[in-house]
Amino acid sequence: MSLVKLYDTTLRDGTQAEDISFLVEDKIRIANRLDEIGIHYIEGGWPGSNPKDVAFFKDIKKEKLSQAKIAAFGSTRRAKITPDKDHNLKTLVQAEPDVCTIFGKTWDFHVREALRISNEENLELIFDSLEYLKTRVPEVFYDAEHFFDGYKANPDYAIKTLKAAQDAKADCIVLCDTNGGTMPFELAEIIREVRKHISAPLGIHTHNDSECAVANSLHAVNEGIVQVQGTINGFGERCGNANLCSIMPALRLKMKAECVSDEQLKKLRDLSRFVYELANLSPDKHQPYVGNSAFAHKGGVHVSAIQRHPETYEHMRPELVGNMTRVLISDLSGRSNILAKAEEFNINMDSKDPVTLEILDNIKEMENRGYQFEGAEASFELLMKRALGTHRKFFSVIGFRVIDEKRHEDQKPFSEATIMVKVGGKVEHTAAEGNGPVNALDNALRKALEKFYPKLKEVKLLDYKVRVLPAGQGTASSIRVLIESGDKEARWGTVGVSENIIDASYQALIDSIEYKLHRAEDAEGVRK
Ligand SMILES: CC(=O)SCCNC(=O)CCNC(=O)[C@H](O)C(C)(C)COP(=O)(O)OP(=O)(O)OC[C@H]1O[C@@H](n2cnc3c(N)ncnc32)[C@H](O)[C@@H]1OP(=O)(O)O
Ligand SMILES: CC(=O)C(=O)O
Repeated sequence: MSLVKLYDTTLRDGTQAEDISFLVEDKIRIANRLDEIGIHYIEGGWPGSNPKDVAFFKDIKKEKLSQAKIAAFGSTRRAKITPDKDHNLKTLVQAEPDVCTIFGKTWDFHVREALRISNEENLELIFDSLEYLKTRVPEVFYDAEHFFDGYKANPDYAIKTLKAAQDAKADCIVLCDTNGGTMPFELAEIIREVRKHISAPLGIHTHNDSECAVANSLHAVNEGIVQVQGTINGFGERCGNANLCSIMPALRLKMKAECVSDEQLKKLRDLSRFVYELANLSPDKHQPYVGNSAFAHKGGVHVSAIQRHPETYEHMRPELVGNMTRVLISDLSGRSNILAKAEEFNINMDSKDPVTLEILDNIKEMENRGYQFEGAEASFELLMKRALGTHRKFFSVIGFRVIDEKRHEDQKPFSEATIMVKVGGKVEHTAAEGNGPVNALDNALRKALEKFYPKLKEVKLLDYKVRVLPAGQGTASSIRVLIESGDKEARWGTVGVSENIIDASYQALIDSIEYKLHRAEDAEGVRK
């Protein structure tokens, strides 16, 4: 299959998503990463919309992009004025982009209701806006807004709007499924009809309101479209745009289209996470191709088979997009899950070893009580070490007390914890305040232990999640606490379950500290 050009609109349509906003500096950093991964066109924003987008087009000129072209977005001119008087068109030219992309109306209903002009006037708007830009910018693309809905309502008029763009010599005419309601089988048929009238290169821009944006984009490529527009992680207005993180591997690996290189594709997961990070959003773990769960195997039958051959339960090698196979531990596990995990932790185990079955039984029994090891791999590693007798006891807790009091109606509650630990032969008794009882306990525990193990100063509590189980027992329910901790080198998860939230938190905190101490000692051992 021949070259398909990728057009990214994360910095424009992506920012039309609820909760997403980028600083100019963020946009510049993302643009650099899009260039690195081989995106051909980067739509930086709408300069006629706001000063931030004007600043982007100024600042991006200072960057040394390796190949990507920068596109500025806008609309056809306003009715009743000429293009040279139109503020939007003038700012597009002043931004000095490599490409201008303007959207215009295809659907006669929109011409009537949104623009409130005649069908004929709209054709003039399209033609003379593009003609004006053609002589002032290196490349000009035309986004035919609501193309598929417009075609279904009035095919003759929809084709006339495309002809106006073609007559003005638009370099690419992009068919947009703006409301995201088009089905893949309709889309392919409509593109075939368009081809009978339009010879200009065609592009596709789809939205995900019917969960068909990626499928529609791939169908469009199958119909000979040469430019695919989308966003990283599918960010975009309403339900989002076509997700380039799914489109890129599908084009390259499944449709064998020329778009980015194999080396560039390996950066896809990193790019996805980078964009989530700058958007200040948690990555979607179930996202195809790049999500944490995309190649995570939970069922024992699956794990057993992928160890014999990964393709039994993986549609492609995860490394091709920079992802990896993961094995999850849960009450759906079999011996294969335990053995795969042991291998990951460099622990020698045999499937016939009674310890394997003991660990399996233990996990199933603990999960029955509410433990969950999928997000608590550090607790699971410690559990294995305990069963194998390789667990090392760095300290013991003799006892702790947590006080949480509110001394006056108007005052904030006050939390304090005291703890007594024993390290070797020495007993340490400390107290600490905290922002809530769990934080106070965490502070007291670290304060007591850091004296003996200074490396614990590196540990940060990154996330703390509480889940009430099972539902229906109100404040007497069991509580599961999941903690995520980290240091300069790694992040790890631990779990605790109890009817008492402090006790559940305490268990997860102890596991986190023990895990860090095991890692630190193992690293020392390697260095010796
Ligand atoms: C399908 C898409 O995603 S298109 C992109 C949508 N993105 C955005 O809207 C984000 C950026 N937008 C903005 O910053 C502002 O909307 C602006 C600066 C562009 C315009 O602001 P305003 O002048 O206040 O207009 P407003 O936001 O109310 O938009 C409606 C106007 O746009 C006009 N308009 C809409 N589509 C088009 C078009 N294709 N060509 C010409 N004018 C258009 C309407 O006729 C209306 O003009 P009127 O008020 O003179 O009748
Ligand atoms: C142009 C555009 O963003 C759309 O039609 O959805």
